Amino acid sequence: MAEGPVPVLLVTGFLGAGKTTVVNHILAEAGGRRIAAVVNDFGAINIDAELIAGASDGVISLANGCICCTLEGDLLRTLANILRRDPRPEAIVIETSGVADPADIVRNLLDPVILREAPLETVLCVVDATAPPAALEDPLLLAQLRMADVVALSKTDLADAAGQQRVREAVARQRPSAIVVEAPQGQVPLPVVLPDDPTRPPVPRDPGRRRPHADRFETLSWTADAALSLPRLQAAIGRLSPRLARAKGVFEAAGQPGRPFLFQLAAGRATLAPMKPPSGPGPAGLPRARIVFIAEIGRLSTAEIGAALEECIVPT
Ligand SMILES: Nc1nc2c(ncn2[C@@H]2O[C@H](COP(=O)(O)OP(=O)(O)OP(=O)(O)O)[C@@H](O)[C@H]2O)c(=O)[nH]1
Repeated sequence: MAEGPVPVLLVTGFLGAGKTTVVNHILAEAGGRRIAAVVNDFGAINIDAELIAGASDGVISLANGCICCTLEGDLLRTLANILRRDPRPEAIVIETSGVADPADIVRNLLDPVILREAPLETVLCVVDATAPPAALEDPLLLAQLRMADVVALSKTDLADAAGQQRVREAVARQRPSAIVVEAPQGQVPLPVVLPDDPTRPPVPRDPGRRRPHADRFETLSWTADAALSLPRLQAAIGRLSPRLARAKGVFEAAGQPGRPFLFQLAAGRATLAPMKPPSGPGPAGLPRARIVFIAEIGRLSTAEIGAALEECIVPT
């Protein structure tokens, strides 16, 4: 069978911007195209891989590190393995962690062998349309925007017109060449991010000089093989949230066995919802509660998180 190049879509964006939601939309709308997804969660537990459903060609999870620095070798090995699959996928989507500087990943993807076999087609940056002015100046977001070919404005359903305009102006200042699309609930137009012609020569790119990856965030994971009290968990998260950059987790609520809840904290907004049942077999052997917290280094300790969450356990 013909072994043509497999275009790569790199999805970047700040912590909680809506990257997983966009990737889920792309996979759901793939219309029979074989799309392999590589998902990188900074935390030790890869919640994103659990949330990505409907991938026609499997989801590969790279957790406990960031593919722009500690896991860069793992990314290249993963891509090589994907390219050896028979049949080959028709596209590869890589979701970076929210702490990643995509310049480093782009630099790795420009390796001549990878570029020939899996050319980087599009860098998509997901930007929260409700981001306040200070968040639009964040150096990490600016680094992510600097690499973007396409910017997807997420959460436009929550943003007022003035706020959305402010975000558009910030994007235009940092990356005037980027195509900007609205993507409420992840609905990015597929032809913009995954064009139909994989034989197109890749866009020439300059990731710039290598910048040291400043360690700014740390991740703390908490698990328990027990059900949690919903009101106590909400109270605990309320107390921790001013010091959190992001949190997400899956847990079983007391009195509601076999019906996992998904908890999300992004941009200071917390949501709690019953999880969609997995389309295939669910994750086996995982603790019933698994929550990942991301905070700026030194703002929260494992002991503080442990103490807050142990209180939420409902003894059986
Ligand atoms: N209302 C609304 N919520 C959204 C939208 N896009 C994402 N969300 C919510 O925002 C939260 C974060 O979304 P994710 O897709 O997990 O964000 P992410 O960028 O993958 O997060 P990290 O990988 O942890 O950095 C979740 O609660 C989503 O349901 C949107 O367009 N509208």
